[in-house]
Amino acid sequence: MVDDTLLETRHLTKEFAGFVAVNDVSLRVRRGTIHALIGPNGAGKTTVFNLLTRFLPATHGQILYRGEDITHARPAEVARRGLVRSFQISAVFPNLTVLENVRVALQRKLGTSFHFWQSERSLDALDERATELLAQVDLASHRELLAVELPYGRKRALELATTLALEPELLLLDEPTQGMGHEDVGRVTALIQRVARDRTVLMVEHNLSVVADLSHVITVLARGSVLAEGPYADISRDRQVLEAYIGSAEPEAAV
Ligand SMILES: Nc1ncnc2c1ncn2[C@@H]1O[C@H](COP(=O)(O)OP(=O)(O)OP(=O)(O)O)[C@@H](O)[C@H]1O
Repeated sequence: MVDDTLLETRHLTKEFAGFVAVNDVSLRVRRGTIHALIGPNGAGKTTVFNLLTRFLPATHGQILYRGEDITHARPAEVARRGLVRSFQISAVFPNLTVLENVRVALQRKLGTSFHFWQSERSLDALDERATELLAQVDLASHRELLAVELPYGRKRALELATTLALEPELLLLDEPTQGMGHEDVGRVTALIQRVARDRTVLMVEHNLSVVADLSHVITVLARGSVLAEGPYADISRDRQVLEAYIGSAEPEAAV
């Protein structure tokens, strides 16, 4: 049987001075899926992301990416292997244009040792790829605007384009619709669906209707531990999940 697990954690645990923020979390993210990590405030979602990107060292447990142990890898090494968190490396420069921002991200991916952009032809290739990426996130018509001039939702789309420039195989999205109005939420949801066609996505998201629309699998964390896992239809009826969210079992009110 083909093993389609792209990312796996085994008994992943993180303690902060004796406080267990992530407790024995074993996850499997399958290739080609959109996998959501949800849970009430303080459940440990951000800490799990920080462990996966190696921003924080794990106290116990293991992280395997494509079957290889990355528990002790450096953050840059993890990103280089294709596990990239949006907004991690990809800062948006406010006074560069939209196009320039994507070009900078592409140049960074190529590295400074490789004198790629010194030739005209290479620069053209870079522009071509930047144009493709902008089209993917619906920013083609905004390419000459300064990043600072973009409305909030569009700025997040630009951040996504600069992340895609790094060619992630597994894209970690940290609350992609946070702080957005209804219209932007719809646009970003569609965008995630599009970029996930040829990638795997693991996302932390508070907006449960976005989670319902996008996710193949949902893992619910509560107080650092996995409480439930499955498709939305199952999760939204799970009594323990409902209780963790609102302390009662009223499905409509919670999920
Ligand atoms: N550096 C740290 N030192 C001590 N405690 C921490 C640290 N980082 C996180 N915690 C604690 O770990 C727990 C989990 O936090 P985390 O931010 O991972 O939760 P979360 O699920 O992402 O929450 P939210 O949805 O509010 O962002 C919280 O109780 C938090 O206070």
